[in-house]
Amino acid sequence: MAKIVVAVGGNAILSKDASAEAQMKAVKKTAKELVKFIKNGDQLIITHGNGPQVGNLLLQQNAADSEANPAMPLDTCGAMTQGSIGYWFQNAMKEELLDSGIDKDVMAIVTQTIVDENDPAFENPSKPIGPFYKEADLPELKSMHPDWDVIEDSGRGYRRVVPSPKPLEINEYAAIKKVVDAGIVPIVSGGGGIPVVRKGNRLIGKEAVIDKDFSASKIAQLIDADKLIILTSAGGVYYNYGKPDQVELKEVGIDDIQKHIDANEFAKGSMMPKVQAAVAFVRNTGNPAVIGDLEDVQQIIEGNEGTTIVKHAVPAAVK
Ligand SMILES: Nc1ncnc2c1ncn2[C@@H]1O[C@H](COP(=O)(O)OP(=O)(O)O)[C@@H](O)[C@H]1O
Ligand SMILES: NC(=O)OP(=O)(O)O
Repeated sequence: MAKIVVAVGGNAILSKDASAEAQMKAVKKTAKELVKFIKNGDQLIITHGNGPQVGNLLLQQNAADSEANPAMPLDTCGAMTQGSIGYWFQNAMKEELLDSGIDKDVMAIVTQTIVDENDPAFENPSKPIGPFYKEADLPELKSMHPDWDVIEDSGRGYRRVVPSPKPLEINEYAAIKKVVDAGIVPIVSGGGGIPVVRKGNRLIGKEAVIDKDFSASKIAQLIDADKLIILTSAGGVYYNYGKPDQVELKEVGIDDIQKHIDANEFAKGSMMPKVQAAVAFVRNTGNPAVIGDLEDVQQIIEGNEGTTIVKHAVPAAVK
């Protein structure tokens, strides 16, 4: 039985329709895929993104902001999306397991991620959240939200970016380990975990959104996972992505892909954190990581889809 941490992107849950109904439907579709790992005999630890959802929630908060009903800060919005997406996953996974005749408990765990309050990321917002905007919308956006930082996101439009410090520790990891050992399927570190700094016995929330790929890598290392799988809306990792000579990788060694990371070839805020998180997991554990499409789970289980990142050198690191 392999212990597998699977990370699902927020953009894979919310595409065009941001209604709860549409996102629940997407989560249900994802759950159908994820249950395939359990049917395969694997032990699953699920984590998910929240970029689109937390950005939308923040917009709702700000739209309703008043003295009597103040907008919640970003760390609390992160916790709220852990709750909502965790609720959707918990029910969808349980339902799929029952439909498959598998009696297993599923449990979403509110997870806090310890960060360094001096992390330079607090001064350099890089994490895209919320909806995509068109270039033509930018002047109006600037006048409505003069304090926002906005970037172009992988050719898909423009998005607000917020600070994204690196995870140092997963506060609840020892409890998560017990839950995994008890055979329960946990949903952990949603949205990368709620960013907090430690002050003695207190944890204090910070206004940021942690990249779930980095916290997935961290939790996978802490619980001795055999594999880290990052599921997104791309078939795999491409070199020269979006260019005429783009090439999708089937299997690649960490030293090869590290050269492309060092040359800043991957898009910041989308593919870069995924490959960095995968490489960190592989480097520190010797176990493989896979980046692949949410719709290809069966083929990923069979080793026929996605990009597998391994510790050893791979002679021809292309498909
Ligand atoms: N080198 C690359 N290889 C594959 N996809 C890439 C690459 N660079 C950018 N992308 C884009 O990154 C997207 C995945 O990132 P994103 O949507 O931010 O992830 P998430 O699913 O975690 O929300 C892909 O759908 C693709 O559009
Ligand atoms: N928090 C986070 O990494 O979210 P996405 O996967 O939606 O970007």
